Amino acid sequence: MPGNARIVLILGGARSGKSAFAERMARETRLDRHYVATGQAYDDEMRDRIERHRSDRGTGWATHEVRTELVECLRQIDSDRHVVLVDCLTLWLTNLMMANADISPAVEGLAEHLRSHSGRLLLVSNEVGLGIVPDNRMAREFRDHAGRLHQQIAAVADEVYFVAAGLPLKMKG
Ligand SMILES: Nc1nc2c(ncn2[C@@H]2O[C@H](COP(=O)(O)OP(=O)(O)OP(=O)(O)O)[C@@H](O)[C@H]2O)c(=O)[nH]1
Repeated sequence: MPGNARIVLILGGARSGKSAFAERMARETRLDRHYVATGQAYDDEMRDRIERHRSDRGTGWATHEVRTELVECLRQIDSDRHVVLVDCLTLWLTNLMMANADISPAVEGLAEHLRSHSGRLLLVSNEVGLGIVPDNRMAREFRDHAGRLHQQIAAVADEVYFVAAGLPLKMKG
């Protein structure tokens, strides 16, 4: 990871290369690698995607699968000997919305945890706010929650990147 940034937020669109960039950064730290997956294999297409991600990632990762209990998982694996990669915050947000959870306190809880997380942490998330206004209410709510989530996490992150076409643009740090 360039420099000694503790908390890094990596934003990008679908298939932008953000996960590969985050995985590369994690490997460069030479710390023990932990992968926190928020995705769920709810159909065959997602199962294939997850399988592809696993094989691209290769060995040498401890994988943790979470739905809404992200902060609890981060607390358990926080160590200055570990680098943790969370992929991705937007699916965590989806999981919270599907569970009818209160979004603001959950996001505030994550931001609060990041202030005290002692090890290296890379958070990947989808920038979903650049297209036209979605035509259904849930998608609009999701887009707005994601925008607010990114602002709150970016505010506490040491470095923030935006990845497009496989190229990272550093926005903070
Ligand atoms: N449950 C689970 N999910 C995983 C695992 N590995 C990856 N995923 C999920 O796969 C999702 C990313 O898949 P894609 O939709 O193909 O990625 P993308 O965002 O379009 O592409 P990139 O920009 O390249 O990252 C992430 O949300 C992960 O949570 C795993 O081992 N288990």
